[in-house]
Amino acid sequence: MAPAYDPTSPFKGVKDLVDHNVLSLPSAYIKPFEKRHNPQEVFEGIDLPCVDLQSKTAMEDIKFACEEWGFFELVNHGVPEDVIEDMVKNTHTFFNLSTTEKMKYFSEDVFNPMRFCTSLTPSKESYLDWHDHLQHWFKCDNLDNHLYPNIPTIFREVTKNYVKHMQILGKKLLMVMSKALGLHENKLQETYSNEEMIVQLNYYPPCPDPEPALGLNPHSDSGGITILWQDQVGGLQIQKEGKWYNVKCNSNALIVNVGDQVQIMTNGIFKSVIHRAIVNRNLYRMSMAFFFNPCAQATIAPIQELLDNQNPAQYKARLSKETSIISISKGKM
Ligand SMILES: O=C(O)CCC(=O)C(=O)O
Ligand SMILES: [Fe+2]
Repeated sequence: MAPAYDPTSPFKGVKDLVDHNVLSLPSAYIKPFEKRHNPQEVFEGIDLPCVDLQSKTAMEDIKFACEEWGFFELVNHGVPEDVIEDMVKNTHTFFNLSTTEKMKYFSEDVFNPMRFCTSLTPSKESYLDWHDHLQHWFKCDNLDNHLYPNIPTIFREVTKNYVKHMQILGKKLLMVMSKALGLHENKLQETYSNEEMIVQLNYYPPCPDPEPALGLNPHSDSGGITILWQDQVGGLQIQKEGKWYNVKCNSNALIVNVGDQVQIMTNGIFKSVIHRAIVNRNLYRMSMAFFFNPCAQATIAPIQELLDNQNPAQYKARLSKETSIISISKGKM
């Protein structure tokens, strides 16, 4: 007889719990009161600033959004619909593989080039997040030599194609952001000194008791910029002036947000904002985050041209690899 299913074993992921019809929330996912989200304190559907990348006002719109919100919706972004659709389809196929197949890629090392995991590093966390993810970490141009799951077989080609388009978009956004700051269009990208790209595919299965759980703890993204695709289920919330807001879903848009390192480079002009993901009782939710980050050896410091007597440096210089797992939200800058 197969051993009884142990719902407290966190390593196989949330999808595995759901597949085993776990009907109540295992204690590892019950957040302490102070960490829970309180639906009464969340403001309904906020309209993020929307930037049309093809419009004449794109630069001013991005400047406003990055200064005031740290987040914006991006339409006319140039990433073809079928490239995104293929990525979404194959990501679903991956998360619906058997647990045994997915566990071949299990790793708790966040720097692993490819890893399947649940929460972040489950063996080290007191309270787990209700999500599984597949993460690819690409150093500059290693798309071909990178590891990809064997199933679905086209995952490699689909992911490479997705990353190539997102990389073009990431570079374009850095150019517009540089110009918006009054800098040379290559300034932010030069400061990156070659990019690293992380594709984090997040899968949030339905949760038997969503209120004491969270899909993703409050955090700011530690890197440069993030470009997020999300499905239409909803669950992303951002904090603005101390209040939490649900982010509305727009099927035509990608969501872009400023990470901690661009906040540092811009000496705090562009804001890296705290956000989180909640889960729901009935629906599977998926999001795909593309982190466009400076390379590990890059020195992250406020850009000199942005400093003067009235605007002294707010942050000290540090290596990218030293900051990549410490976020501003944790107050360690
Ligand atoms: O799933 C989401 O909406 C948010 C994802 C996110 O914030 C992240 O992966 O850093
Ligand atoms: Fe995030």
